[in-house]
Amino acid sequence: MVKLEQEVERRRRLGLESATRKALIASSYRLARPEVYDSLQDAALAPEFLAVAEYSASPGADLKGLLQRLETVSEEKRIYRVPVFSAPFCQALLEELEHFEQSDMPKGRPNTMNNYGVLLHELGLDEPLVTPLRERFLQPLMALLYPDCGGGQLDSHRAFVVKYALGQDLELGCHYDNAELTLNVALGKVFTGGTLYFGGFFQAPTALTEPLEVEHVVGQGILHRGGQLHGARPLATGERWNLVIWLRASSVRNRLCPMCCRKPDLVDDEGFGDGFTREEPATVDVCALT
Ligand SMILES: O=C(O)CCC(=O)C(=O)O
Ligand SMILES: [Fe+2]
Repeated sequence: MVKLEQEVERRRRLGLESATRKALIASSYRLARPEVYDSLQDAALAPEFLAVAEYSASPGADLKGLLQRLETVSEEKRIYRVPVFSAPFCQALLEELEHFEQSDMPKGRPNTMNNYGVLLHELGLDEPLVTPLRERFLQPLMALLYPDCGGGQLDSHRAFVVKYALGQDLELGCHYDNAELTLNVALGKVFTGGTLYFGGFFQAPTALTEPLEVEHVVGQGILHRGGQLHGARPLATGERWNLVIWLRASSVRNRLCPMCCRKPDLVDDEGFGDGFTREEPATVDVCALT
């Protein structure tokens, strides 16, 4: 019980520290590419992504029609690929992130596994970029692809950029995400290695079978269920920056926490917290283990 209280306290502190960094960045960070902070424009997105989102939101759209417009990486693992950002936007975002990384601003770590990278909400990029991307584009798409995992009930996210470079983080161990669904977009730069690998669904008996290797393509995103076991092979050369958006549906996670597989006992937190809510949105079934 003492341990649990300590962990609750640690998390509460993390939330406050993050809010403090965000406030400091908002008041004193000088932007390199201010256009990245403009509210999300269609021109920032790849035409294929716009087409897929438009189709998904149209009346009568169905999974079959959607799959004709997306690349299926693995039908069995339900992993898909789609170009997400236009090349100029990708470049501008990368420049902004690199400029921030080189600044003396305080930086939170993206998650418990990566030591290098940036939390997008601390940079003030949730409101103009990530929230509209989730609400306007990812939600209709995910509703068709993963209706059983809360794809149609996404209501928060945790977005961060992971950076791999020689002398810094090189690889990422096998894990599942604290998310119902994940979008992972390769932003650049030039690199070899770093391939993603995907095993089975966590806790499923087949979880440790031969993994599927998935190459990064700059500008393109990989869509997968958060519970699909995955990791990243070691970087061989260059620098790799990927935008990872952990998409959350409180209607799913309020019933069963994806990390501990128990009904969550909630405490207050800052911002989106860990994506749980106290008020129940419309209900859906939890993601079935496959
Ligand atoms: O290195 C990558 O691109 C994968 C990152 C990832 O899986 C994560 O941060 O959850
Ligand atoms: Fe992950």
